[in-house]
Amino acid sequence: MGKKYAKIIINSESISLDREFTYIIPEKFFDVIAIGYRVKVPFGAGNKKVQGFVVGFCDEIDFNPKFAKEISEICDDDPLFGSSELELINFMRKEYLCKYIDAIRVFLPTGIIRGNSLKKKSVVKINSSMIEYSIYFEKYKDVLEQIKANDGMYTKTELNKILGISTYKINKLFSENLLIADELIMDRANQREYMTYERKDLTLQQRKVVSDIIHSEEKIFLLKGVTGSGKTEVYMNLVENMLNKNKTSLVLVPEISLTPQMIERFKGRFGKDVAVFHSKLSDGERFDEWNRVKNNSVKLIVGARSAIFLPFKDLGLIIVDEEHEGTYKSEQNPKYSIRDIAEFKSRQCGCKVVYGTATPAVETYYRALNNEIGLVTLEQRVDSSPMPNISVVDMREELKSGNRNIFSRELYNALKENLQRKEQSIIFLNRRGFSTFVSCRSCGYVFTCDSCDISMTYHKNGYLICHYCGKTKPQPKTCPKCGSKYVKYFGAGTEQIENYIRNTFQDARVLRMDVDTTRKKNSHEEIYNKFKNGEADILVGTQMISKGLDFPNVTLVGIVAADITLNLPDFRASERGFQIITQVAGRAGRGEKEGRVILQTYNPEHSSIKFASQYNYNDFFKEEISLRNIMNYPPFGDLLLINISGSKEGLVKKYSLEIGNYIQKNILGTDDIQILGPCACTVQKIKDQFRWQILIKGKLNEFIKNNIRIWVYDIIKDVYNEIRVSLDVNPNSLL
Ligand SMILES: Nc1ncnc2c1ncn2[C@@H]1O[C@H](COP(=O)(O)OP(=O)(O)OP(=O)(O)O)[C@@H](O)[C@H]1O
Ligand SMILES: [Zn+2]
Repeated sequence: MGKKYAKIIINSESISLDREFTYIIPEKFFDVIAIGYRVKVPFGAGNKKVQGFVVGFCDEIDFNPKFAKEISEICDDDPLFGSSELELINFMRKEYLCKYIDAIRVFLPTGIIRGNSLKKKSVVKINSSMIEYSIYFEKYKDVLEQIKANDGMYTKTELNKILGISTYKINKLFSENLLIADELIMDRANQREYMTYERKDLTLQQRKVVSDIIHSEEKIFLLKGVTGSGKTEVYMNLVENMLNKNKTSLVLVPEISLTPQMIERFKGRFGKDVAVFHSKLSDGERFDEWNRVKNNSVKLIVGARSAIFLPFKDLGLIIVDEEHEGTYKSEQNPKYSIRDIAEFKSRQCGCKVVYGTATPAVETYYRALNNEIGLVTLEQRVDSSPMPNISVVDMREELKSGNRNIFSRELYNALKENLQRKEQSIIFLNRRGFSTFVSCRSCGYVFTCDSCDISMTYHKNGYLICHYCGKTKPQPKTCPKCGSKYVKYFGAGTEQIENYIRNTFQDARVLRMDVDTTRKKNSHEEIYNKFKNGEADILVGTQMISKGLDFPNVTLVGIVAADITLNLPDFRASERGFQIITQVAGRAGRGEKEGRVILQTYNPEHSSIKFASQYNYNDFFKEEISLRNIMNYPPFGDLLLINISGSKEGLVKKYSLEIGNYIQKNILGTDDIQILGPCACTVQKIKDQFRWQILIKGKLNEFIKNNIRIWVYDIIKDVYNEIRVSLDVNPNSLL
């Protein structure tokens, strides 16, 4: 006799349904049912059929069996996840305080709930067993040979259209049993061809790194390699090693559309057998890639964050490229961090994990120094070519000597020289649009978004745009507060830089890459290809151009205002600043010719700028880690950010205070935990939602975290429609 009852998680957003429900397994499902099946069950008083997922079994129930209901239907041929995924689901629930269903959903190919399925076509095949016996063989020989040459490739219609065979003949041959139909599964995902990416002979350093990773007992590694040190080639060798052992590799990149080079290289080396997985795929394409992985028909997957939840078979290696990037932390439930998940998988299946970067996250490097994870390094660029020299320009001095331009004289001259030498330049500014804010010079009024607590940015098309919600307002002629005509635009954005360059260097061919120029599906790649093919001299852009680009002819990088990231009220601001400067600077001098970097700042003494301009990660790290220690920030203390939001400001405040007080009272006695707030967030309003926060800092074990979650949801249970609460463990940003 099979199991009696199944434990089901209902596919619903509601927090009150976030628990297991027990259902009777009808006899007809005894042999089939397993963990991870999607089922339909009658639910509630009306017995409405709802979807759910099987997460366990039991032989007894703790309520009157009279009230037990039966599972009505099993939805798919196969389960959507297995018991090892279930372990990870439970890990995420505890670690990130998310709902059961949130953790389940990451494993489902989007679209399956909406009824997506494999795309198949019915193709025509020769029935070879019949041919010799048929009297029609001679008569239709020509046609049969034509079809045989394309056996199983075309549908009836295609045979007619492409090969010009009449429908009458095809049907005749079917009726004589000389032709038969077969189903062909189509792969909707990218079918494009890529240029071959040649193998390189590894340098000594690279060879050592590869061999250390393969032969060590250690499972988790930090590969710290300066920009241009050839980390990609190391990844490829590790992947090859796995392919030889018939094991699967996953290569994660921060954001797939921003890293065309990575896909180009992997496709160019390993061909069609690379699956690419990211959020821009259509539901159908995703479903196909999900299936290719599930059927073990691809052994190499390049993807963004969410690819880690694909149904791998025999996973041997996970590479996390640019591991320091913020995109590796999910901002939606479950708010997971890729490192936790990768390492969980490594414990589960023994796969190796490699974190590659020139600028490790402070937490990761700390773990490497404490021997919690292995450390391998590439200290030099390929061919030992020098790192580009970084010259720091103090913009205050520039202003004093009468230069009011966006570019310092040094950057201006360097750009001019580079244009004359026909070498390429990259100009980086971490801010899009034309001006960052618009304000009245008479009364100081700043134009802000009505829905968000944020100043609006002027764009050259004559509109002010809110970069949070996208709302626009026509360019103001007068100040709405005092009526003055003196409305002024402050702070440059990428659009203004582009404009400035076009006016100053009239022959220069300029491209701009930022959110505004890359809205269309392939626009990233188009800009990237144009610059790569030398169709432009200067590429202006935001952080989109800061990572992964490898163009040998780029010899100058200009960083227009290094301070933007540094001044954010966030404990990671210095780290981010250091990383971004190092990454952008690393785009210069990657070919034969030496590169140089000009970094403009109003704050040259800032440690991020000082150390980044000397390529001194170690001293930067020392300073940062001691600050983190004093302040009890990660990796020393954990953070739990509780964000409370809603459209009624008073209500948001009231419940924030209530939650804050309750936690304060109940956590008393655990003195290594600190509660900051409640207070309004730095950005107080987004899309008409008022925002408050409470930050809890310290040693947060599973027990405390879970208690906090229970308290919070209990306090807001009566206002659940009006107040939204988000819990984020070790959040990326505190804004
Ligand atoms: N062994 C090698 N021999 C010759 N060229 C190599 C070798 N390894 C890598 N290269 C080349 O060196 C360049 C830099 O390599 P790659 O782009 O992998 O650097 P990276 O370490 O990923 O840098 P970044 O962190 O800046 O992205 C590439 O053009 C690559 O083709
Ligand atoms: Zn807005």
